[in-house]
Amino acid sequence: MNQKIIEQSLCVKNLHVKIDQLELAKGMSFDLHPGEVTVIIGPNGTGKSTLLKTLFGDINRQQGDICFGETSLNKKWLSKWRKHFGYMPQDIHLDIELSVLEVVLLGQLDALSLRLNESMVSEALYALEQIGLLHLADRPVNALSGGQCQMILFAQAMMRKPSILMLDEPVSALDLHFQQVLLDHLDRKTKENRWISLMVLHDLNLAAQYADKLLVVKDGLIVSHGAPKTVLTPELVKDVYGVDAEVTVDGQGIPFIRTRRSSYKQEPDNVKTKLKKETGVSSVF
Ligand SMILES: Nc1ncnc2c1ncn2[C@@H]1O[C@H](COP(=O)(O)OP(=O)(O)OP(=O)(O)O)[C@@H](O)[C@H]1O
Repeated sequence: MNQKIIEQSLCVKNLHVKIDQLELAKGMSFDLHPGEVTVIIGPNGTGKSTLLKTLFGDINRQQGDICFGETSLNKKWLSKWRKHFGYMPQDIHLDIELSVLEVVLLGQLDALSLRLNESMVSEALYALEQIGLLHLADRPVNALSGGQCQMILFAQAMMRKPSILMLDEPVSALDLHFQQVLLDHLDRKTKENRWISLMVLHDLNLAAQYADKLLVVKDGLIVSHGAPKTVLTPELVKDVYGVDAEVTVDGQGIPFIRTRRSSYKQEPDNVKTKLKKETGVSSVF
């Protein structure tokens, strides 16, 4: 008899988050589904990291429900809630005296607290091999470059085999090659394992390429939520970032955003001469 697997979504309803006097979520509601990569985009300081921290239970909400299937986020059962998650926060510095392999193994912390076995080590080594960093296994993490650290933390987050994987600007320190390795890997694993993947990116073209859904946030509100080709329009880019952009769609239906360089106006010579005469200095701007 075929057993039907019941898939659970992450559901956020009427979320309100306030830090000091800043209202970073003003009644946000959205659902995230298994097998989909959702990318959060939005201006600096608008509350993208705060949203991830709130979903993880690091920041308290004022109001609203956060549920994963039948379970809801509740401070009393925080460690149980967090077992569903793999979470890679922004800008983590690995200033600890552990090897790369040990840091990746920490992704299986719950299991490790029982016992470390050979299959866990093999799995961690395999994870490193898959992202092309097996040669770093014995290196101390505090001697790695920023980009290498980012890749190792990604491997660690995946080792948790999470139902929900959250990555905060995971490619900010990565070169073109490793951006592709990480994002391809994330996409494939999300689909194979039916994870709910949620990440913050600033690069709209990477977001357009890798997101099944975009979640656009600004001023504590969800401005738009849907497939990149419906969400990413010149109007949205202007509204959210105040930037003029051309948006074209390629043969695969993936939008491509091209911003225009702001026009640079040089001061006319007579203004420069007048300024020098009056102040004795040349304009440096
Ligand atoms: N613990 C805190 N105490 C005080 N203010 C905070 C705290 N955490 C975040 N903030 C403020 O909340 C706002 C949103 O921060 P957050 O890091 O969530 O934004 P973001 O959208 O992720 O920004 P960026 O794109 O620049 O990384 C910022 O103004 C930040 O200074």
